[in-house]
Amino acid sequence: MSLYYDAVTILTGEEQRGSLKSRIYGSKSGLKSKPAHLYALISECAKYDTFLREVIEKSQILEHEPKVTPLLSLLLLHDHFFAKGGIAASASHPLRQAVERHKARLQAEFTKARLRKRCGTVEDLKRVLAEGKVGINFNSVSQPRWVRVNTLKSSVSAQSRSTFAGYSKVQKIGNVAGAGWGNAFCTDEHVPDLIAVPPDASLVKTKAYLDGELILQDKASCFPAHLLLGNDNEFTGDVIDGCAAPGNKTTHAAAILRSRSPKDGKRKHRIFACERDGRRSEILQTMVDKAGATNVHVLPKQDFLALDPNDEQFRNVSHLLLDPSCSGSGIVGREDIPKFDLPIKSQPKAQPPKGPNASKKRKHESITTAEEQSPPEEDEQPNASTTKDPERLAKLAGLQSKIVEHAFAFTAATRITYSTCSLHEEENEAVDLQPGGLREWPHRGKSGSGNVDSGHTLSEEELEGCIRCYPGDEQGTMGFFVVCFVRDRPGSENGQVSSGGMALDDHDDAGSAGEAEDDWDGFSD
Ligand SMILES: C[S@@+](CC[C@H](N)C(=O)[O-])C[C@H]1O[C@@H](n2cnc3c(N)ncnc32)[C@H](O)[C@@H]1O
Repeated sequence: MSLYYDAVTILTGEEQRGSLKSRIYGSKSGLKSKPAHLYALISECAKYDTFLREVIEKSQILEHEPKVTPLLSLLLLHDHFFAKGGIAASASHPLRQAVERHKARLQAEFTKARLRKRCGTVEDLKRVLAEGKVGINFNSVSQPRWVRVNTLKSSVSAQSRSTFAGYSKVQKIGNVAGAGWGNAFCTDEHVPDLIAVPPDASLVKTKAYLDGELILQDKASCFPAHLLLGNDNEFTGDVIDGCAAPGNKTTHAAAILRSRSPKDGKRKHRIFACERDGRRSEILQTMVDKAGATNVHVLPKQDFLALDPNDEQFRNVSHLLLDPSCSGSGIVGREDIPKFDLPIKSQPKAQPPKGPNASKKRKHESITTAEEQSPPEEDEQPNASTTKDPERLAKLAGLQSKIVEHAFAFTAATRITYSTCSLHEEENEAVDLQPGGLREWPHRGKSGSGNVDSGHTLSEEELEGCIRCYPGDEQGTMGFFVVCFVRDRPGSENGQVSSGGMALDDHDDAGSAGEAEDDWDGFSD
């Protein structure tokens, strides 16, 4: 039975860094279970959580069994229904008995739920449920920790001599992220001033991190600012970051622009950073200040959609960076820890545990309660479950489309990047650009798809204009999507507009990346 308690410890305990494997194999929590069993239980359960949640809620087992917490119920019922040997506990164990007491009702709800999925057999069901999952690759290679050196305050060479003085420099990302890491670091081949360090490298207490000289930002997350500004030698105007908090891309853009700012005293480029959420606006301002990004003008509590494109202060805006809220389905690379879709107890009947093991039981229950009390924010946080939720995606895609469409209203704009840390096509290639935008900015998308509603299918050239990143491959990034729209300047080949596809080759870089929006306490992605 310790297997299930150990799984709860891994998923909710204090050791919250690193991959699932490193958490299990490197745990100092005195786990009693075999690591391989634990890993198998957690990773398998992650495939079926949403389905099991339905069964658990309909059977109301949580209402009748106060000792069974929501997370425990998922783990137990996973084994009850899907594991060869059933629940790994003696027949007399209270938790096993708690499940057995509701066996008939659970089985009935399980069968009904299976049939609702139109699956004739359990094997069919397993296949269908596994196919419905995206984003977690439990066999993925370890990902490095990406660190952007904030060139507003420091440089790679200065950091090599100070923070990374004890590190040995290696040439390949794989040598940083692989097993037996040690203190190795590698400078990135695509994004300037970006460094990869081992995933367990502890930087958050270093002076450089605390002083804003180092920013923890996934490689893919550096692509938008780099694509937008890194190679545009004709850049003359101002920038709007439409969805800016916590500000990693804003400060990256600021750093790139600083290196360009006219040294002859002419007007400096400005970055207007919008953030509609009040709390995040404060964080954004703090991060901007900490990074020394003096050319950033934070517009707190400002909905980008409410910005007037004809406002005099935006007349020089030539570049827009759009990184709106998304499902976060790509944010699984650094920590491949599943976030379970937990069942909800409709009428909590919590009873104080009694007996000699009371404190132990209380501990397990309180861990899960705390977990439930901080649910992910609906449209802001990485996907709570790895399941694709069509309704949620449709809602997000609607907002994302509006944001892209609004950016086109800034008529002086010559470049716009749109990015998400999502792997879902609905939020990426298929985001519906309204007809005007579509005509003006035709190059958008990848993966042979397009927008179902508008019937627009992406051309080969358009596909080239998109960059995708997938977690778990040798690039060492999280899942991400970015596209850069480029308006031809007057006199160019097509007379008015065409799209400059931001293919990797064009810019000697790759991918895009996303942000974990729950990291609000420092420069982290
Ligand atoms: C994915 S995060 C942005 C991450 C950020 N670009 C970075 O690199 O640190 C999306 C942010 O956009 C904000 N947001 C969403 N819709 C917005 C809108 N219409 N106007 C302004 N901010 C918005 C959210 O509150 C959230 O803070």
